[in-house]
Amino acid sequence: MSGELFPRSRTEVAPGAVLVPDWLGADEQRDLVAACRDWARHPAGMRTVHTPGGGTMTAKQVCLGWHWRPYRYSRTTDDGAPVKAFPPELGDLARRALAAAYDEPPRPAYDMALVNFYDAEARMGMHQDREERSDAPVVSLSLGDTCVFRFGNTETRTRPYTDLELRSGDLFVFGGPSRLAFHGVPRILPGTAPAGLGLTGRLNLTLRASGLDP
Ligand SMILES: O=C(O)CCC(=O)C(=O)O
Ligand SMILES: [Fe+2]
Repeated sequence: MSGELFPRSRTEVAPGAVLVPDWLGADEQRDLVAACRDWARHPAGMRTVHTPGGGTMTAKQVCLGWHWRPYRYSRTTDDGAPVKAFPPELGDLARRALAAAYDEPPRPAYDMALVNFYDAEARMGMHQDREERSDAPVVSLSLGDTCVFRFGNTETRTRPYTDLELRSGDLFVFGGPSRLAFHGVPRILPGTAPAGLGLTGRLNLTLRASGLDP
């Protein structure tokens, strides 16, 4: 980003957890936002997620490939509609992302994505991504408003953790020893989305290998 005091560069936040700033160009970001708008449409569109304990998640979510409900995956959404297909372009994007983050050959097929939408007040508590049956890295792409992203450790929800900013176009990948690290989104910085993207709020896509039988 212009006007930056120190240019942001690829950073290994923890072993196996890598931030690649500004990985998506403006056109790719716009295309992904347009795709998210399509995926958000009903049936099997964007919804509010309720937790078994009676809680409500503040980020809204739509799933592709496998439908996540706390705390398992299924092929049908909460209202019984089949989950939307995982587009092959997102599989290609995951492979490119892994090549950008790590110097290692591509991993097994990525077959699902979770798309989360955050308005100015939304957040996500510290959690592990542990419903997958694969240890392939989670590939995270951010669009729109910047957020504070908290990346912790594999043992507890609490310190030690690192707070970093995820901005529109940033890639964050966590695998290897960091695959099961607790992480969350303590806050969104409203009004920080790039002008011209046409998005108020923040979208996050995580691309994952479910490890589940098709
Ligand atoms: O929004 C983010 O950056 C994180 C999302 C996340 O942790 C998840 O979908 O499991
Ligand atoms: Fe997560």
